[in-house]
Amino acid sequence: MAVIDAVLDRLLDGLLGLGRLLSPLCSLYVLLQLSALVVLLLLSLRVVCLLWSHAQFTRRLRCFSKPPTQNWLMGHLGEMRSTEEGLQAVDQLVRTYSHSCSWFLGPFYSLVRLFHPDYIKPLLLAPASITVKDELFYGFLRPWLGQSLLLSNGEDWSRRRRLLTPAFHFDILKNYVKIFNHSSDIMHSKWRRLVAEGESRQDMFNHISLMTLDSLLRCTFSYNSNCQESSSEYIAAIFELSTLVIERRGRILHHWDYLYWRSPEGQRFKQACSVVHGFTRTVVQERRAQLLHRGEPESHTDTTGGEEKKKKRVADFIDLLLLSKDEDGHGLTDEEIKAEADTFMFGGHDTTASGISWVLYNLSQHQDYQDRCRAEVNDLLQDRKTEDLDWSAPVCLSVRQSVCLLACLSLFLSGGWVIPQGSICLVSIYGNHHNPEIWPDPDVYNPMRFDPENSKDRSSHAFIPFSSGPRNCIGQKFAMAELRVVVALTLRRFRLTPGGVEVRRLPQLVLRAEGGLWLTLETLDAPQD
Ligand code: HEM
Repeated sequence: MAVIDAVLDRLLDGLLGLGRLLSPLCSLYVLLQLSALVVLLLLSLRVVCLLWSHAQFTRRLRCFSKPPTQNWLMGHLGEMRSTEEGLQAVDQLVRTYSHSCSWFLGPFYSLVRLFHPDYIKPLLLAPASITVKDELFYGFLRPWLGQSLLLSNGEDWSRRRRLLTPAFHFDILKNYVKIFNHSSDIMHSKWRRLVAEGESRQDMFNHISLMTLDSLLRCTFSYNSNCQESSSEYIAAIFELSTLVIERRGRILHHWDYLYWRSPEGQRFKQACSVVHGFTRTVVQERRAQLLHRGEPESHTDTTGGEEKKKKRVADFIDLLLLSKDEDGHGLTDEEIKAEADTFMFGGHDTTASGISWVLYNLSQHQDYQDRCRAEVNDLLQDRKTEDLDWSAPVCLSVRQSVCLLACLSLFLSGGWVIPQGSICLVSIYGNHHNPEIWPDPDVYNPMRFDPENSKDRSSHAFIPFSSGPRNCIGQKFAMAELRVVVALTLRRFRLTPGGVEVRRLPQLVLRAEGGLWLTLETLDAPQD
């Protein structure tokens, strides 16, 4: 022992001697080592905490079935594909699990996927303060749409919703039906010309997206862009933004803002945003100035009784938002109105275009239903002087794929199942609409499923293309009115047959078709009434 002590003493002496020699350098070195150690410790602690909370969370999600994963680390990452095969995989998932399942994206990120109305209903009907929009799903839209109705939460959302709701009242929407007729007329004139030139095979998505943008621009800004006939910088920017948002979702490295804003795609996004924002800001500011100058915007054109009584500009969404006031008499700022108008343009054109395109596609596949619908439309328009449809005049769609919400409190489902607080819930609208437990033979096109007689035993949440509950689609009535006008006028004027191209569905923010949705058009003579 004495020998060991002596050796240690010598060693220490030596080290201290060396330490004295190198003391300034050494203390820096020790400091660096210590800091590295602390960082390492903190990191390890963070990883342990993450693992612990993940383990807790996973345990609480155990009541939801977990589909098999390829490996424990990646979980189900990469298995949600935006392709026809991806949709078929959802069909399989719904057939196997029927209500819901858990879904793991890598080791730390999990979701609850819901496919059944009994599970979806409590979530969508929960107060908006309990379920908030998930940032991962919606965050990429923020630089474009700002803090608008679609992306806000809590008190901010409920104030906006109260201020915006009157703008979607039936009495207001009635005035837009003329615009829907007009935009359809422009599209149909173009189709007639194309058919006469021998180009009867057309991509419905392309034409109908332009038409819905055209009508939305008129309803929102009273702006006649002529976009159905010639290209416009604003329209090109809207299309660019819609595509870039989808691309970003699919590229994991681009989820990181730092990399995205330095990438060519991020630069294109910025450029398109500045075009869209510039346009909206100018309209809002000009209209605000007009309002201050001339007072309230002109009242609506009264079309009751079929005849126009006043030839005045129809109040558009911007007018209505400029005039809206909350209970304290406060209105929306220019920036807030800009955000809402951009959101209408985003939320209103692709969705409605997708709905109309798929209705026409299904009717082209089922000539018997197409003939029946056409006969109904012709009956309705019989004795009218004009072909235009009005509000009193006048189908199945699932154009949005999903709604993604974050549970701020635990939510109790039937059968004692609990969605734990903090869970991200993906309400699969597609899965719900293809659930064989609710819809026998879900792939068979049968519009008679919606006959009131056949619907009476079905859950109120079996069909929710516009979502439901406090955060349902504010534009539902607007969209349905436009859809009815466009489909009815199209069937009256054209026969649609399949375009001879295999259709592969492309699930993006809305349901599309790879390479477009091609149909063959045949111009019909006006029916002899
Ligand atoms: C067929 C056409 C449409 C479909 C299928 C549709 C579907 C939906 C769905 C499923 C939601 C809920 C989204 C979520 O919770 O994340 C939603 C919300 C919304 N939609 Fe639509 N939509 C359509 C047309 C429109 C139109 C025409 C407008 C406006 C002019 C519009 C504006 C909005 C807005 C602002 C929200 C957010 C509402 C809120 O959070 O309070 N939508 N829509």
